Amino acid sequence: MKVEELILHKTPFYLYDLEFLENTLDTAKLNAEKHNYHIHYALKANTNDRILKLIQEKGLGADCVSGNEVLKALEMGFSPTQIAFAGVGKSDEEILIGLEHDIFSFNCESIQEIEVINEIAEKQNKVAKIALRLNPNVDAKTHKHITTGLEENKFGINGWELESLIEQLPNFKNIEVTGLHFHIGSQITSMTPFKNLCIRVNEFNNWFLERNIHIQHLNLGGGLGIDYQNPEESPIPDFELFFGVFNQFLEPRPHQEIHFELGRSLVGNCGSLISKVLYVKNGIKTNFVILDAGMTELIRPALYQAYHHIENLTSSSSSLEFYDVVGPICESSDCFGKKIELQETKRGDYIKIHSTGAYGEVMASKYNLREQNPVVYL
Ligand SMILES: Cc1ncc(COP(=O)(O)O)c(C=O)c1O
Ligand SMILES: N[C@@H](CCCC[NH3+])C(=O)O
Repeated sequence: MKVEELILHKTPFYLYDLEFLENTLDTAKLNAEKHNYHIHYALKANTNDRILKLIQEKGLGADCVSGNEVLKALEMGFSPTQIAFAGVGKSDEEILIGLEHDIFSFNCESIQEIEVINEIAEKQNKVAKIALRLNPNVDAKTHKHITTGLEENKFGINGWELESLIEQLPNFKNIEVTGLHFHIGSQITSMTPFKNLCIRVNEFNNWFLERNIHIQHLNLGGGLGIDYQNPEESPIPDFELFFGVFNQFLEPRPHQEIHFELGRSLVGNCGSLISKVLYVKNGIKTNFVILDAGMTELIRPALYQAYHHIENLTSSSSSLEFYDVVGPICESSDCFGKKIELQETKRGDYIKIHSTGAYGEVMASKYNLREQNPVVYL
């Protein structure tokens, strides 16, 4: 879409490039299929209907973290046999939803949760298929707020709890353990944490096999990062390298299926946030570009000090200036970036904030009674 067409739309809006998404999905699928790997899309990254529909049509499974996400996946046509349901705090109502639809797997994060699922399944006369989410204590080397696989994190069952869990398993008549599940964190750009994860998974897998517990699938989670710095140079993550690491270091048994739950790497770079400059305000040390989009449309910079590439789409100036790019919300942390180099910017210019396809629109809030923003598709 040309800039002249873009500026016909009311700002701020989320812009999705569905053709680019399709290319990304094809690349991911092609490289996963080389090794017979299955991909579940992590709905939490983006639940836009057209995005979900495209992903479902490509034959990916769904990874959900709430009853509503399970219902959404079903509504969009994902088969229950392709739906995994994770999360540390599943409510009884949410567990019922999963049971009613006979989903592929509840990814269980504690023995307490397994007890409750067993109880509810018994009342429903069902056997729930579960994967044990194990905390591998592997450092994902990412932002501390999106690290999930360390013992200090709330996620998963720790290695030292396993012996007692296994002893109790025979009491749970309405549970069938079908898989082991791992997820060490998000926006991981080095392959070393994934290699370390494989080593831990092999140890856990052997541990279960030695005890004659038959594990049908290993779910390695998601976490592959995208290039936020240069979204236009390397928009599609290196799926070949990523799956290659697992192919090289993971030692599954021949019958074991390998699953992944990718979110950001699939949808992150298909979206951007388009906003208009309301004011350019001169400060003592810095000049502020004040946008009509704020942390209510994209919270990642405020929440994780995340970097998103910012571009002025309409300035024709040849001079470059440094600005703090901020939003209109009553919070000092409502800032998209400090000392951002942009073409000289004025009121009315259109600004593109790149790579907002994952954890952008889904994390929007109504704070300050902000309106819900429209979506435009390329
Ligand atoms: C259990 C689980 N699976 C999958 C994902 C998707 O992660 P990502 O978007 O980093 O691929 C997450 C989010 O971090 C998660 O918590
Ligand atoms: N919302 C986070 C990722 C969370 C991943 C879910 N465990 C982000 O924007 O980076």
